[in-house]
Amino acid sequence: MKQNEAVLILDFGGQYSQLIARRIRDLNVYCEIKSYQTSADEIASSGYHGIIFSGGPDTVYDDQAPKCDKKIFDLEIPILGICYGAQLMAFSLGGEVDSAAIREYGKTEFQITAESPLFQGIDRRSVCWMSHTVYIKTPPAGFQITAVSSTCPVVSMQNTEKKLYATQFHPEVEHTLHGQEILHNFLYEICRCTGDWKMDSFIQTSVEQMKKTIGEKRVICALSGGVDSSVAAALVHRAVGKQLTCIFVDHGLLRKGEAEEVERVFRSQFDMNLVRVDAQARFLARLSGVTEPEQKRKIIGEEFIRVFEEEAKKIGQVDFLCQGTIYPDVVESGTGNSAVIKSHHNVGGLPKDIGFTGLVEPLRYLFKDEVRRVGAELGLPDTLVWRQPFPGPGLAIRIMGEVTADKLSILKDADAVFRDEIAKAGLDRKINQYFAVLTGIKSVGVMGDGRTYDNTIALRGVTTSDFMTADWARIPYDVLEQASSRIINEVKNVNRIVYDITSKPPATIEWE
Ligand SMILES: Nc1ncnc2c1ncn2[C@@H]1O[C@H](COP(=O)(O)OP(=O)(O)OP(=O)(O)O)[C@@H](O)[C@H]1O
Ligand SMILES: O=c1[nH]c(=O)c2[nH+]cn([C@@H]3O[C@H](COP(=O)(O)O)[C@@H](O)[C@H]3O)c2[nH]1
Ligand SMILES: NC(=O)CC[C@H](N)C(=O)O
Ligand SMILES: [Mg+2]
Repeated sequence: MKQNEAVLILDFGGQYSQLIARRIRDLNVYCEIKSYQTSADEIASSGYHGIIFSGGPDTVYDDQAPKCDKKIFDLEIPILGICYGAQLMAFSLGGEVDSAAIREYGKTEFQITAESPLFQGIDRRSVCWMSHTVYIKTPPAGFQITAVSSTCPVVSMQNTEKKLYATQFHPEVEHTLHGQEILHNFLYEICRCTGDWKMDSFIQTSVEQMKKTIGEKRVICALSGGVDSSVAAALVHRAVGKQLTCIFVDHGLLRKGEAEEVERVFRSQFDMNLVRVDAQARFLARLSGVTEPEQKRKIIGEEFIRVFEEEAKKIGQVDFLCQGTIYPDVVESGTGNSAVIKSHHNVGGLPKDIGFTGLVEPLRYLFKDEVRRVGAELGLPDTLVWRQPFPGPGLAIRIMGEVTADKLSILKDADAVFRDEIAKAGLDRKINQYFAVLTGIKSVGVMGDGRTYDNTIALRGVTTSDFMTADWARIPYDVLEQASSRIINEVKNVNRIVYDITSKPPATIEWE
């Protein structure tokens, strides 16, 4: 018997399966994630209060698509199917599922059309986030449609008698306006949970675990100056103190002035060993001629590791490599059944042969906003805790096509102007990530009465707290105007600026 009430998340390879778990943790209910292959018998014997079917990349009516044990529907345990999970519920119980004429990605308005315990206390018209190409055309017999959108006839359906509920949208993502209330209703109104679980003190547990794992051995921490690795380093430092050395790699793909800034902040704020490695030439050499985004990421991932191995040798016997890997890095790189969206350099981009006995990744199951909370609790300065993220592969994935020194120089200058204007407008905390992209597109312009044929810079700004979904930031026109005119005037070889107005999904935050 479990000590706590528990909910099961059946994973069909969704991008947001861990996010569902995290939302449930936030609602004080214990939960477990298991493969979609888990049998009904195993589920029945585990005493779950409810089951959630995750989303997933597949199409339910394909032969290869993951299916659950059909007996699960007869266990009399409440089920909430989300997106793929909703489609699977409809398909398995005799409903009709088809490819949608109009697909929905990102923000979608929907309307609640019938009473449902799932929507208790929620406005009849609301906003949710969708990410689907398939839709439920007709619900199975015994089901009632409870919400619709202008293009989707079954945004939500239920069979209250059998305690089966489904939403085509994702209640777990932060941009679904009342998502957390919907999950709350499922847990508390439908599954009758009482909320008897609390997350242990994360800091204490992870420090104790690391003490055990690392023992007397030495560890290096890959430190970028970003939030994740700074929090990871602070945690490892708390566990093993001077056995830790931090390695900061200047791979030449950093933003303008970043290497100096990171070193300055780190040396003044932390009492830790820090080595700064100048690896600009070798990264650029390895990236020469490479244009394919995944290949760039893998090369960078591998080169990082080679640098860490070399630096470790200089220190002596080092057994562990610590990285500030967080959950979005893991899921986007493809885990279990989930699709590879992009190989984050520190997960999917890691080479197979690593010259360390083990990886230490204390933040591997946390989301960005949780990492920030841990950072604040550890007493890290606000400027660090709220620093906008910067990807490990750096500007290499913001230059479409081959990375060269010339292109890097253009992008660094343009990006510096944009950051400056955002800061001047006092928006640096309001927009969660903002940067410039060298698009690889050239276009015709006229400057000083002469024809130009030059580079297009795209500006991107997003609002999000967990970086799993994101909306494009409504930056005031005058700020965009100022940034645009300054970039054209101050940065050579740029004659056009565009602003990216896509949300995630369907786009990702970075361009590669
Ligand atoms: N320039 C670098 N030198 C050393 N390690 C790095 C560097 N860039 C990234 N890393 C390693 O890769 C991990 C993942 O990078 P990522 O950018 O996701 O995290 P971060 O830089 O720590 O935080 P943030 O997401 O806020 O930028 C880092 O936590 C760090 O361990
Ligand atoms: O350390 C990293 N290594 C990577 O390879 C990587 N790729 C994306 N990112 C950052 O992750 C967040 C989500 O990005 P995407 O929407 O582009 O996938 C955003 O904050 C991105 O900047 C990375 N961070
Ligand atoms: N997000 C999802 O679960 C997507 C489900 C399915 N693959 C679709 O495209 O409709
Ligand atoms: Mg970073």
